[in-house]
Amino acid sequence: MAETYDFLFKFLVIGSAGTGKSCLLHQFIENKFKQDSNHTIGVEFGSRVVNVGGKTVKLQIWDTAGQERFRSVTRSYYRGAAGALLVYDITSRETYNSLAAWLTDARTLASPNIVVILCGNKKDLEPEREVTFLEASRFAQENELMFLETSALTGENVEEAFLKCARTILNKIDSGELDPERMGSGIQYGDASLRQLRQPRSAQAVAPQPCGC
Ligand SMILES: Nc1nc2c(ncn2[C@@H]2O[C@H](COP(=O)(O)OP(=O)(O)OP(=O)(O)O)[C@@H](O)[C@H]2O)c(=O)[nH]1
Repeated sequence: MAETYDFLFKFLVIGSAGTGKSCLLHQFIENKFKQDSNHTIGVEFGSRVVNVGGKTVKLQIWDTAGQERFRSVTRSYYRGAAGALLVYDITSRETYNSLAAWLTDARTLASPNIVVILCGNKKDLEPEREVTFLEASRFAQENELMFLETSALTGENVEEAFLKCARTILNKIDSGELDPERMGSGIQYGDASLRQLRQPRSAQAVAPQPCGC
């Protein structure tokens, strides 16, 4: 059966190598932990249709390699993304320290309006934690990001991260802050909304008149 949806959003998953980006995507799409995850070569792709705030949204998700040697390839996929999961590993301060550079890339190469959610992944490894919840919350606040700690292993907050990002984009469309028709918005109308838009205005606005006979 053909998929119908109201909107399609282009999403990125970015952040340093080994933070769990591929595992987060896999958990979101397959609902299970990806065993033996290898470094991503370039870019991988996944998609899922979700229901958010009464709308059906297809998330088209690009999982980018975190390794420096792929940077020129991955950067070419940033253009026109509507949302991003910016991932660090709570057990690695090094990955946290690189966040500002990843964020600059997202805002300059994708769009200054890109909706970003910061994900502190590997929440299940509490004894090995190197980055506190509080300091990451402050970073998020200072940089106007949403923030969640996640675990691709247990699945905790994984769905929430993607849905929160999608919900914020929908709210910005509703408020007029984001225009899906702007080139490079990372948002497309799906068949469901196109069908509504294509209906003659009279058919949309005027309720059928009861028959007088
Ligand atoms: N304990 C724990 N391990 C995780 C979690 N997420 C990922 N891992 C492990 O971390 C390692 C790296 O995960 P990947 O998903 O391949 O990391 P990545 O960010 O996609 O790495 P690149 O593709 O190189 O950028 C793997 O050994 C995973 O098993 C998590 O939430 N908890």
